[in-house]
Amino acid sequence: DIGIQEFYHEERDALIPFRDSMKSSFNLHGNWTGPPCLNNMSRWMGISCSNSHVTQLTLESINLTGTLPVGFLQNVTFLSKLSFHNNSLSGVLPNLTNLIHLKSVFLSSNQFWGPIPLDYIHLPNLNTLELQENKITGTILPFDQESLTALNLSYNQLSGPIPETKILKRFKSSSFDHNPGLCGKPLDIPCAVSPPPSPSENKKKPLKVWSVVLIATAGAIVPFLVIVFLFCCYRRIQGKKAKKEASEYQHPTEGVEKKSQWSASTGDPEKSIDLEFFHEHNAVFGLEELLRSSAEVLGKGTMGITYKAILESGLVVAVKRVKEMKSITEKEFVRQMQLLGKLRHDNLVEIISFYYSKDEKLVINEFIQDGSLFELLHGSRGIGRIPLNWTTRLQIMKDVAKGLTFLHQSLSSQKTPHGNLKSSNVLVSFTNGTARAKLSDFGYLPLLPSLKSRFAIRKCPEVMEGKKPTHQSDIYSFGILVLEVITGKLSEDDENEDLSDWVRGVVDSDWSMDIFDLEILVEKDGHEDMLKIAKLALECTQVSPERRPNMTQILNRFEEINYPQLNIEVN
Ligand SMILES: Nc1ncnc2c1ncn2[C@@H]1O[C@H](COP(=O)(O)OP(=O)(O)OP(=O)(O)O)[C@@H](O)[C@H]1O
Repeated sequence: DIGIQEFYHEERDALIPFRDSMKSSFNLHGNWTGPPCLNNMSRWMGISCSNSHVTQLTLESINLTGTLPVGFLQNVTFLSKLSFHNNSLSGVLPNLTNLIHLKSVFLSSNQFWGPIPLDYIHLPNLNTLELQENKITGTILPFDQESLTALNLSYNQLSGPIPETKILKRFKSSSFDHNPGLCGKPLDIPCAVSPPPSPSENKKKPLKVWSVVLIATAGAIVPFLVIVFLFCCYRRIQGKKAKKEASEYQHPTEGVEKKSQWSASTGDPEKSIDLEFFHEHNAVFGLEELLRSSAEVLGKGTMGITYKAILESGLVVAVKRVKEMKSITEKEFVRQMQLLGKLRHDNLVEIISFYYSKDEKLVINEFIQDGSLFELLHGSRGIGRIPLNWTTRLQIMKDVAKGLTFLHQSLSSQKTPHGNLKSSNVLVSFTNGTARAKLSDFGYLPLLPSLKSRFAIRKCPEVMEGKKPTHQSDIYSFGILVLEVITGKLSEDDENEDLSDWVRGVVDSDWSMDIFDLEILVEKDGHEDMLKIAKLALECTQVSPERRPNMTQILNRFEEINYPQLNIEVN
């Protein structure tokens, strides 16, 4: 007769945040009380137990809505079945690292987006994986678990070649159907290969061999490598160029003031045709070279897909392939890019170049090596994670404040807010352990026909009411971003309780430290400053725009914080 104390607290603790962050047609909150298992008896709806451990979590067709808390299954060690089939869950797929008993995973018919997490190919006992009918992007991982006998990835947005592993060869085309970008066997869609170099381009030969080796290796090891994108671009732009030339081609930047004379200095007039550079020192490649390079998908955003491209010279750039500006004229696009490309600040991602044609718009940005703040905060939570300490978080928030201040000062006349300030648009690099953060994706707002639903500024109260976004709306987004940094909680999902309401509720009552991310809470010396920053974030997220501080005031508040290592600056 097992006593009430003898259930596994860590399993309950893991499931409670899930219970509290979901909405559904079933009253999870009311039902999931007390321990989930007593003896082999389950006490919670949708849970099965064995030896007092939670072994199955099956919540199907109950209209579950929301994003899954990061790493919420990590301590449910004995889980063998997970099913959320036919709900409305959104966000990235759950991390299943270390769930070695897991046999069946049914996440089909939801709204999950983003790539298939890498840990899915390391589940040693997985026999059924159903992910069909979601919005999953990226490439298919090289699954090679002998145990895998049922796989369905159809009706998603997967792309690239299907890896030819022994295990994946078991499955018919119905496992992969209806993914527009997917190619290779068993589908009837052959994969494209890079165009061969012309005989006169002898010196490029070793690089092509090198890139083929790189692509082949990465195809096996790195699941997100895509080789087709730039080839498609190449074909499309080549085709278009030929057409244009035939009908007295007009240069895309004709009539617009040139920012640099790089074309003359490269001595290669071919290269000057398509790309416009803002700084001479960057003008070391041309469109054709860019299109020949290998590309890896970094992520799919609101306006298109961003790729990492490695040029023949070894230079790495981030290429944003903009999809959402179909109606924009060349003049409008070029004008805005020239405005944004001129902006230079330590805390802004540098726009290196851009390309415009009616069907294809590329923005080439400096590549930032250590990824986004979103990934640093929420990625790989659980075992093996390197904590993001308070000093680093402070440094990043301060950098964001500096970048935004500069942006607001530079674009004041146009009154163009950033518009999409959120953690995935804050990119971070580390030098000798010190972080430097830069803002990306700024200033696109005037180019979009309508405000996209995933734009950060959409959550700002006055914008929700239909008012025009302003600098003060960015300050609201900044406040939300700061709350995300200090709480470690996702701010992405509209369905969840508003992060600022939750923090306000807790903080107003007794300045409880409960809101802070456990990773920073251990640093007791920082508690006072953490509370000061929380208070600042709440001021930034005031409903009334006039009551929010401006960027200069915000920067001053950060300057007042004298945390010892914060004053180390890197160049
Ligand atoms: N310049 C860059 N250097 C390095 N990584 C980048 C760069 N730009 C974007 N990324 C990565 O690519 C991912 C996708 O970026 P993208 O801007 O396309 O979408 P997003 O930020 O997720 O959404 P949104 O389009 O709403 O801004 C980002 O999460 C980031 O990790």
